[in-house]
Parts: sequence; structure tokens; C-alpha cells
Amino acid sequence: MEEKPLRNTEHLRRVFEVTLNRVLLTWKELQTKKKRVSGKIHNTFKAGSYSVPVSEIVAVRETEVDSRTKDDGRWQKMSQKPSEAYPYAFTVSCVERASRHRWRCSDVTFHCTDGLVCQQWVQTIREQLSLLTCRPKHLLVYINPYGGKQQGKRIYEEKVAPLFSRASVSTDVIVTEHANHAREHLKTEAELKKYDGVVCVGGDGMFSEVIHGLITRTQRDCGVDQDSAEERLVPCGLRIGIIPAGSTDCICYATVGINDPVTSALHIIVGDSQPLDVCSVHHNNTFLKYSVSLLGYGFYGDVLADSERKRWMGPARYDFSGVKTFLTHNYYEGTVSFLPATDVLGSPRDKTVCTTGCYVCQRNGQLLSEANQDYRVDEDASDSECDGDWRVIRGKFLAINAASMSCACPRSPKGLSPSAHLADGTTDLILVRKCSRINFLRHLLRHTSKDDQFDLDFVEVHRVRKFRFTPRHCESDADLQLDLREGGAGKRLFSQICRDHPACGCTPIYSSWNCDGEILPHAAIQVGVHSQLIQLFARGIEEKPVFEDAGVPCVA
Ligand SMILES: CCCCCCCCCCCCC/C=C/[C@@H](O)[C@H](COP(=O)(O)O)NC(=O)CCCCC
Ligand SMILES: Nc1ncnc2c1ncn2[C@@H]1O[C@H](COP(=O)(O)OP(=O)(O)O)[C@@H](O)[C@H]1O
Ligand SMILES: [Ca+2]
Repeated sequence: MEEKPLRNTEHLRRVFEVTLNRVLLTWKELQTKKKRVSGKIHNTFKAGSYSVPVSEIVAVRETEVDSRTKDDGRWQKMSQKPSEAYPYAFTVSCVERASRHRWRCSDVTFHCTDGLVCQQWVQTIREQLSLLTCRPKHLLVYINPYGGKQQGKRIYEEKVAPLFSRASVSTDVIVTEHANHAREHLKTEAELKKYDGVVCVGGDGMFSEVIHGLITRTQRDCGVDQDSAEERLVPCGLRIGIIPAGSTDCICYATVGINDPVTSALHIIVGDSQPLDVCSVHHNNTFLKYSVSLLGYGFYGDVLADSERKRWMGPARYDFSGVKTFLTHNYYEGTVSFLPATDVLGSPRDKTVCTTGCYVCQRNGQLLSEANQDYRVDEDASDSECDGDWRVIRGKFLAINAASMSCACPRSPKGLSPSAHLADGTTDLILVRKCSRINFLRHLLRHTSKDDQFDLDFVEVHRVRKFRFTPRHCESDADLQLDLREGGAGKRLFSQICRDHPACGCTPIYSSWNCDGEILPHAAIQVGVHSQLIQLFARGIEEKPVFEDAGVPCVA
């Protein structure tokens, strides 16, 4: 569609030619300005051409024309009122990129002389928007009113709901009444066919509830037994959106680039899709949990366990428990076995970062489905240093972390594994061996600086498809006999008792797993990555936000 001339209110004294095709809405300035250079008058073009991708238009509406106009923050009368010269107007709301991956909804108003033309513009833009089938129309929203600083409800009502309604996205909203409310509702009751997606308002724990409900429901509907670690899981049909209102918001931060509710709402509205790997966690052929970000034993498990008792502190509980756990300096013995991902592009220390449209994720996803590989956990893998493709490492560990994504968050903007990929079918297994407090502090501090946290001789990192961990005390009878002879059993039993009595100061022999911020009390687990099992309303982190802080959405 082509029309001219139209005016937009950002530049009220300027006339633009506005064009619309399937991809772009563009407005080009028609007016020239006279400039005097060494006594001669020259015509010069000022500013020029502006455009916004149709895919980033949130909504369009006819606008009531006011006889006043705003200039530099003050209302002024113009010599000729726009309402007289251009009595009709429509407003396009679109995505505007601000700093640090933040998106905002910005309005551009176009004035014209003819009412019919104005209506035609609105109708045509609406038609274009209706062709964008990736956009959700009806969403199921769960709000955790107790997540983070307990602002979930307010954040949704004040920042998100108005945007959804402007974009004509309808919603069914459930404010959860107890933990696991969302999970159970999704598993059993929710009429999923009605919706184009599920949105959670909360932190990583709330997201975890939603994926558990959705994945479990999908597997049950498809007759897949979740208890079998070898089963190929069926991908979920519904996309998931996260409105960050939690304490760490790592999943949101690592998939969008920022934990900002308006940005996430806009990614949902424009219908972005980002596939995500999911780890399944089993113990002896019993399904325990799914994880998409961090599975952490030792340090992060202990931080979480301690912090859960201090929920009343809000997000600051992690800082308190972080310092306390650091000072406690517990290490844990056991065996880590893993299946390295040898046939993939990328490695944990290659300094690449997973970004929008990531080639590594696309290629590895493709390779996996072509090869239709089935990496089965070899239950007979012995304690040898290398067993088939599996590698086995025994030792004393301060932390065992599996990062299936970077785990970037406000505390560590580059994350636990800065080069981990969202959808490459692997997880980065980070082993931090027992070391001095000062060395461990060096390692931790490097999460917050440019220095490489893996470049330390007590830290190693492997990109893997599967792994398992067996704590030392349940390794084998032979170990138990040896331990008994060494007088270890008493200490061990004592430690087991003292786990529940931290005041006595004994060193516990077990940690627990931090599974996306939820405590997993089992120490012995086996983990497998399911490539691209779920889809988020996100697009990964945009490499170079185009024209940051521009006054208009996109300057051509
Ligand atoms: C002395 C300086 C220490 C600096 C250490 C910085 C390292 C931070 C890495 C944090 C990785 C966080 C991974 C994400 C975990 C979340 O899933 C989990 C739950 O989030 P939520 O549901 O939103 O509450 N958060 C945590 O486990 C907190 C870990 C904090 C560790 C200090
Ligand atoms: N209404 C509720 N009351 C209490 N706990 C809830 C409720 N809804 C969800 N939860 C639980 O709250 C926990 C933390 O939620 P989350 O949204 O991740 O906040 P945070 O980031 O502060 O941990 C999750 O384990 C979730 O299951
Ligand atoms: Ca991954």
C-alpha cells in the first residue's frame, strides 16, 4: 500500500511518504530544508527514512486528533492546527529497542487528510498482522504471587496485561494458591487445546512448574514412560512465556538478555520462538525432575538448601546463603561419569555466545535428528578411566554443575558457562575440585569479570550428552568395606545424622542438587539431554541491538 503525504506526530511539521509491504512499514521524508552555505542557498535532506518490520508491530488503531500538539514536553498551539490540516490519524504501536536488550512499546502517529484513507491504512495493517500466524491469540497465564519480591501480580496487572490487551491477546489468568498448583493444573485439568501458549509470571521455580506440567502431560498423552531414562521424549506443542518476577530469573535473562517484564511481554506478543534443551534427571529408573538451566551439586545445591529456609529475605537470601556456603567450604566425594558430545559444533571454552538464530544450535539440532542418535546410558560402565565413549572421573568436588544454557543472570551477566547453547542438545558439565578457599573465591569472582572461570587447574568443563553422579558412600560394597577398615563409617554415619543438625559443625557427606532453583534431595542421579524439547516465546539474545536508544523504532 502506498499513500502520500502523511504526517507523523514525532515530526509534526514534516511530511512523509508512507509505504507498506508484507515486511516493512516505511515512512520517508518528502520535505527539504534550505541551508545557506557561503552565501548560497542549498537544498538539504534532513533525517530521511524510517521503517519498522511488520513482524514488530504490536497493534494499530485509529487515533482521535487533538487540536493541540506536544512539542518538547510542552503542549503548544500550532499556527495551523493539525486537526484542521490533517483531521484523521492512526497510531502504530511497535517494538522499540532500548539499551541492554530491553524492548519498549513505542507509538508512531500518522495524520492524513482523508478519513477513508485513514481507515484503509488501519485495516490493511491489521490484515498484515493477521497473516502472522506465529502470534498467540489466547494464552493461559499462571502468576506466582509469592515469587521474588512478591510483585508478580502487580507486575502482570500494570505492565503486561495492558500490552496483551492492546495487542488483542486474550488470557485466562490463574493466580496460584500454593506450590505445585500450576504444575498439577497443567498436568490434569487445563484445557490445553484452547490455548496458543502458557505464560508464567515468577522465577525459575515457577517456570520449572510449568515445564513439568506440560512435559508430563505431553508424555502421558503420547504413551511415553517418563520413568525410563532411555525414552525419547515427545516435544511439547505449546510455547511457554516467562514474565520475570522471581529472584534470579536466569532462564529469562539467558534467553532474552534481560529480566524485564515489558520486554518479555513483547517477545510473547510478536510470537517469537526459541527452542530449548531439557535435561531429564533419573534415579534408578525413576523419573525425578527436568532441568533447563542449572543442575548444581555441592556449592549451588547447598546455597539453595540454606536459602530456602530464608525465603522471608526475598532475593537477598541467595547472597546471604552464598557467603555462608562459601565460608563453610564443604566438598563432596563421588564419581562423575559422562558421555562427551564429540560430534557437535562448539566447545565450552570456544568463547562463542549463543545468539538469535544460533548456527551451532541449528546445525547440532539438524545433525541429531539426521543421525537419530540414541545415546543409551550404559548401566554397566565401570570405574575405569574410560569406558567405551563414557569418561569417568572420581574425586572430591566443591561443585558439580551442569549448565544447559549460559545461566547468565544479574549476578553474573556472562553466566556459569558463557558459551553454553540453548538448543544444541548438550549440557556443559563443570567440575570444581577441592581447593583452597581463596582459589574457590578466585573461581567464583571470575563469573563476574571478563576472566575465564575455567582457566584454573582445579576446574574442568566438558560438553556432554549424558552424565551421572554417584556419591562415594553408595558407590559399592567394596568401597564400604575399605571405608570401614579406614574407620570412615563412624564419621560417615555421624555426618548423615548431622546433616539435619548443622549446629554441631560436622561436615556432611551429601549435598543436594539445585535443579533450576528447586531442591532435589537425591544425590545419585543420571541425566540425559533432550534436544529442543520445548519452545519459548523468545528469540535468544540479539547480537547487536539495532540502533539502540533510537527515537524511532528503526532508522533505515
Ligand atoms: C563472591 C562472589 C560470588 C559471585 C558468584 C556469582 C555466580 C553466580 C552464578 C549464578 C548462577 C545462577 C543459576 C541459576 C539458578 C536459578 O535457577 C536459581 C533459582 O532461581 P529463582 O527461582 O529465580 O530464585 N537460583 C539460584 O540457585 C541462586 C544461586 C545464587 C548463587 C550465589
Ligand atoms: N501460591 C504459591 N504459594 C507458595 N509457593 C508457590 C506458589 N506458587 C508457586 N509457588 C512456588 O514458589 C517457588 C518459588 O517460585 P519462583 O517463582 O521461582 O520465585 P523465586 O524466584 O523467588 O524462587 C516455586 O517452588 C513454586 O513452586
Ligand atoms: Ca544446551
